[in-house]
Parts: sequence; structure tokens; C-alpha cells
Amino acid sequence: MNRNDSENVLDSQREGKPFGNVLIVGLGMIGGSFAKALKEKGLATLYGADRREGELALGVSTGVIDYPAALTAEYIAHMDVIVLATPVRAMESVLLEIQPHLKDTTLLTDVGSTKGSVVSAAKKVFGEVPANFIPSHPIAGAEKSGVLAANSQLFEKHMAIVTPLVDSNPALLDRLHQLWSAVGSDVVSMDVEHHDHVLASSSHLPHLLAYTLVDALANSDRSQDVFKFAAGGFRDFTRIASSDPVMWRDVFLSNKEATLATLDHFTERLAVMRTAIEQSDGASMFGVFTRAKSARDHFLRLLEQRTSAVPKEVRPVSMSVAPASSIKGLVSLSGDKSLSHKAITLACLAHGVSHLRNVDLTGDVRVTVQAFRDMGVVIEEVAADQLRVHGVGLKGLKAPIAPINVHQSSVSLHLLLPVLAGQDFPVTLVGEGALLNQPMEALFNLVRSMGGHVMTATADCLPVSLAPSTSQRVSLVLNSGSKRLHAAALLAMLYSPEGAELQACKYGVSQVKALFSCFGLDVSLNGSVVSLVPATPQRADIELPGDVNQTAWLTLSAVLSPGSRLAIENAFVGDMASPYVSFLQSIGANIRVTEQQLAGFEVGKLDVSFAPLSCFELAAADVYGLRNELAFVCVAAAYASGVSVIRGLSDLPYYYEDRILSLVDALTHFGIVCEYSSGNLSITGGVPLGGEVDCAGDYRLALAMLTLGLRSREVTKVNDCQKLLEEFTELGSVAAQLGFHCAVVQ
Ligand SMILES: NC(=O)C1=CN([C@@H]2O[C@H](COP(=O)(O)OP(=O)(O)OC[C@H]3O[C@@H](n4cnc5c(N)ncnc54)[C@H](O)[C@@H]3O)[C@@H](O)[C@H]2O)C=CC1
Ligand SMILES: O=C(O)C(=O)Cc1ccc(O)cc1
Repeated sequence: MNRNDSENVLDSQREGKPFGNVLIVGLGMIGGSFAKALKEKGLATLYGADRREGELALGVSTGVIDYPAALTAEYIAHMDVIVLATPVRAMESVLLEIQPHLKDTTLLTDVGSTKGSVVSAAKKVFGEVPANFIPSHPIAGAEKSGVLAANSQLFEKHMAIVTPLVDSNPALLDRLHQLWSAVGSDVVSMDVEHHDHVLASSSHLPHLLAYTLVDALANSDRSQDVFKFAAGGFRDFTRIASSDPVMWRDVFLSNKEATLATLDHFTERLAVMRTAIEQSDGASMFGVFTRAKSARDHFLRLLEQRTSAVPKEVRPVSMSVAPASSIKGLVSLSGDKSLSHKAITLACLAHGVSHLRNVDLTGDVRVTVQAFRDMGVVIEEVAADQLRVHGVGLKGLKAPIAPINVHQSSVSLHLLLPVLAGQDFPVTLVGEGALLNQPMEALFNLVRSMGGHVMTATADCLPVSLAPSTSQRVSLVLNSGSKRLHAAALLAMLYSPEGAELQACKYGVSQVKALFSCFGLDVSLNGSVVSLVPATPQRADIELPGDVNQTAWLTLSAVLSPGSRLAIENAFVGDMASPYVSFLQSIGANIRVTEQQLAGFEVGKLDVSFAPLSCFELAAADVYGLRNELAFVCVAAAYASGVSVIRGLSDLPYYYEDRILSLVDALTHFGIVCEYSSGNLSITGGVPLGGEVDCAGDYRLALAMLTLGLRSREVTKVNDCQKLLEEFTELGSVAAQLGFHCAVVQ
């Protein structure tokens, strides 16, 4: 074949291939994997060049490339893309060979582990980095080498870093993004210097440590036995010491400054650990190990989110309740969820080690725990419901290594945001699912009132970045709003050095007031004015009272079910809970409260039995105090004799009113006569029919609907109960223990 013939052949090969002719120089593990991925997808005609001819022959016979090639004009001038995939120090000589034949329309890139050295090599060869040479680096690999280790899936769901230069050709840069995306990578852009520093820490240092550890141990007196008895940890830690020595020698010769900087930092930390061992300083070791564990767990979760192929499937769950249950027995409920969040928050900000018992550690509470761990707080789980929290003081949190993810937990967000606004570091909070679309105007305004800088991409929605605030006197008016917003306001007040003032409704703060006093913080209420002397919380030893929602549900269920004899041992009977119990008593419920003190909280034993209920009128002034239990109040009305009226619902924040309107739909569906107009609701008591209803994922609504089915004519099925089971993990066992016919159905 003469020269012209071969050129025509090469030009015709690119037809129908989106990336045309692609040449890989250095057909080893990475180059081979890239070629194989493009070839399998039919995206390019693949050529390979390697100084080892055997690799090229293997490349053709194993179908990794289409044709062997050489670095001559005949090939180079007909390539659309050239990828350098040799060890980094070989790239300069390859560039020298390519340079005379390279067309400026050819995209030239590389996959080297260091970028500064490759850019320097290009400058040396070309005088300046040509616009068509754009370096890149896949963050995917293995301890193997050679074309036989090629794996077409290697780059799937891994990152590829591109490091464009100011003069890089924009069209070719776009092409480079397309190339890496085509082999399954998530492409990110970075400058060369930053790349080399980040990779020095995340990749180069670990390889250095693995090689050095194996070498040191292999040359020790007891090396035979060291390797013989090596456990899984040794294997995990040293896997990468099986990597290619030429490649890694080149990396350390090419990224000297950045690897030395990270090595020095690490050596200092290692010396600190040595001192801790020498001085038997268990606390220091424990601190390092706990922080490292939580940082790694956090990092693995991020990785898992990025690499999980499909979003986790949420299977719809329904629950059913059969009429004619009677509820008998004694229960001690697991700790109140909202108090658990708040107690953990205060314990993290306290001086000293707090012990928290009967903590609810399910669902959203774990989000709050993880966030504090990510900011350096040591939180030990001493039992399934007990924590030992090593408080760091009000301003002692450490900057997290990644944004704090509050997942779908609005409570975690409310508690964390004012605390983070009071720290000296900038931080970003991200969330997931429905939380991303919820405007957080009231909460963000609260942080602004602390002098915090709130930055969001979408008005008052997550994600949010906070810059350190200039603390100022907090002065707030919260005459309505959720419990979580009131708790957030009290936390904000802790960061107000000259004292703070909050105007709030007493029901918003009474439960937190009790908790704050456990940590030595004095919250005083004078009419609607709440004041708090800012101080660092003191360590506390607390047993949390039972969950308020579960208590409300079980209490009403026992009241409505003939034959019931229920005792709830650890019910919270502070100001917050008593309006509900008093209300039920006022309409005829048989509830006896025996008060007691439980490590800082007013708790009580509730003895509840069946009693017929009479209709009632609830004035607008009383509705706010019962806002969290209103769904249960409506169910009580559905079973009471006569017409009950609840006034002033439209004065409540919209989400309370929405919840009640959803319940009204269910009541109507069950044949209960309801009328709603101008914020006033009337409900005529009767016998609900039963049937199928949907709680729209609201777990309080789910509990109210299950209660509604207790004496209905037919079985009641409540759909969309996943959140309920997440929040109330013991629901099934509590129901079974009390003889309740309440179960999960598919
Ligand atoms: N191994 C890994 O996990 C990763 C490696 N990288 C980078 O990818 C590049 C390649 O690494 P691997 O594929 O792992 O190595 P490898 O050893 O499997 O392949 C390198 C190939 O380059 C060839 N070669 C060496 N000098 C040459 C020259 N002057 N001309 C032509 N061919 C030459 C070798 O014969 C060999 O086939 C390196 O720059 C490395 O830093 C990037 C990400 C991950
Ligand atoms: O095998 C492993 O775990 C790696 O770390 C692979 C690796 C090696 C070098 C790189 O530049 C990028 C990735």
C-alpha cells in the first residue's frame, strides 16, 4: 500500500464513528480500558501505539483496538483524538515524536496521574502548550498493569478530571468532556496546581504509605510471621503496593512539591499519635479514631450516592387496623424524637461529657448525629438508646470536610443552621428530596438576624452556604411557627453575646425550656417574651420522656376502645403535653395522671380507660396549643356524641391547616359529616364506615387515620405509611404488646 492509499484508508475508517480515529499511545491498563470502552460502544476506530510490540499484538487479538499504529505522520496526521497513556515521565519523548505531524484540529489529551509535569513537558516540546492539548486524569484504576488488565467498565461512575488551560480550544474541550462522559465518567474541571495538590493527598500519599509499610515490614526481623499472620486490614491497606513501580516512581518524581507538603503534614500527625501512645493518652487516640471513622463513613456514603446505579427504591407500605381492638397493658415509650434531636444538639455544644438515655436513634435523629460527628464531636453509642456525647463547647465544632447533608430532615436543618451560623468557619448544607423544594424563609431570616450570611442558589431553598457571622444581638418575633423554628430561635439566642429577646407563643418553647434547664440554661417566659442568658450549656445526664405523638395516639386509642386499660409510664406532661390531656379529660376521657420527676423532666404515668366522649367547641385561642394533636382532636370529634366545632384553623401556619383538611377528606370518605368554612370546622359524631385512605406520607396523619379505624364498621387501610414506620419503628411491637389489631399490609 503506498502512502496515499493508506491515508485514504485511515480517513475512511472514521466514517460513522462519533469520535472518528482515536490513537492510544501506551496501550496498558488505562489506555486499554479507554480503548475497549469506546470500541465496545462503537464510538471510534481504535489505534494503539506502544514501545512493547507484544502489548499491541495482544491489544488486537483481545479486541481492545482495531489496528496497531506508529507515531509517524502516516498515522498522527489522520487522528481525531490522541490519548497519551504512558507513565508520566515518558510523555515528553512521546510528545517530541508526535509534534512534527500533529494537526491543530486533533484533540490531544493524556491520562497521567500528575498534571503539572505533563504541562511542563508540552511547553518544552511545543514552546507553549498548544490549544489542542488538554490534559485529563481518570480517577479510576487498579493495582494491575498491562493491556490484559483492560476493563471497559473501569471508568463507569468514576470521576474524570479535566485540567484545561486558558488558551485551550473550547470546541476540543467540549469534545474531551464528551469523550469521558461516553466511557461513563462524571467529568469535573480543575486547575493544574489544585489537581496536583489534591491528588498528592488522596492518591499519591496512600500509595507511598502502602509501599513503605510493606517494604519496612518485609525487611523486619519477624517478616515471615508478619506476613503469615496478616489479617484483612493489612490486605486492604496494602493492596495498592502491588501497583506498577515504574508508574509510581514517575509520579513521585513528577509531583515533588505537593507530595512533600502532604507527607510533612501526615508525618506531624503521626508524631502526635506516637506521643499519645507513649503517654497512654487514650482520649487523644479515641478522638482521632472517632473523627476519622466518621469522616470515612461520611465519605463512603457520598461515594455510594454517586455510584449507586438507581435511586433506592421506596416500597409503598400500608397499614391496617381492625375494629374492636381493646388496648391493655403497660408501656414505656421510646424517647421523644424531637427532644432527642435537641438533647443531642445541646450535648454536642456543652462543656463536658453528657449521658443521654432513652434517646430515639432512628430516622432523622441519625442525620443530626452524623452531622455533629462530621464536625468532630465524639458521640459514643453505649446502647441502642443511649449516647455518651463529648461536648465541644458552643464554638468548638470543626469545619467538615464536605458539605453537611441533612437528607430529608427539616428538624436537623433547623437545629444545625443557627449553630453553624455561630461557628468561625464557612459551611454548606445540602438536602434531598422534598426538602429541596421547601422555602425556608423564616429559618434563613432567623440566621440573618444573628448576623449570618446566607447564600442560596434558589431563593430561600437548599442548598445553602453560610459565611461566618458577625454576631449581633438577636431580637426575634415568632408569634406562630413550628416547634422546630422555636427551638432554632432558642439556639440562635445562645450565640447572641449581649443577650437576646424572643417574642413567642408559650407553647412553642415550653418543652425546650425543660430541656434547656437540664443543660443549666435558664429560659424564662414573661407573657409572650422569652429570654435566655447566653452561656455554654453544661454537661447533663438525662433520661428522655416518651414520644409525644405516640403518647397522643395511644391515649386516644385507649379512650376510644371499650375494654381498654392502658398505662403509659413515661409520658411527658410538661406544659406542652398537658393541653391535650386536659382537653380529652374535658370531653369525658378517663385519664389519670400521676406526676413524677425523671432526670430533669416532668413526666407522668397516664392511666387510660374507655369512656364515651361528648362534643365540644374549641376556641381559636385554644387551637394553637393543640396544633400538633389537632388530627387526634378531629378523630375524637368523629366519635363524640353531637356536633363539635373547632375554630381558627386558618390562623395556624398553612401546613397544620393542610393536615386537617386531608383528615377532613378521610372523615368524609368514612361517612362522617364535616363542614369547613372560613377556618372553622364542624364535625358531627357518628360511626365511621372504614375503608381505604391515604395519609400522603404524613406520619401524624397516619396515626390519626389508624385511630379513626378503631371502631369503624369495616377494616381501615391507611396507605403511604413508610414515614410512619420509619419514625415509629416500634409500632408493630407496641401494638402487639397491647393487643391492638394493627399491622402492615402490602
Ligand atoms: N494504574 C492506574 O490505576 C492509573 C494510572 N493512571 C495513569 O495512566 C498512565 C498509564 O498507567 P497504566 O495503564 O496503569 O500503566 P501500564 O503499565 O499498564 O501501561 C503503560 C504502557 O505504556 C507503555 N509505554 C511506556 N513508555 C512508553 C513510550 N515511551 N512509548 C510508548 N509506550 C510506552 C508501556 O509499554 C505500557 O504498555 C500513567 O500515566 C498513570 O499515571 C491514571 C489513572 C489510574
Ligand atoms: O487502585 C486504586 O485504588 C487507585 O488508587 C487507582 C488509581 C491510581 C492512580 C491514579 O492516578 C488514579 C487511580
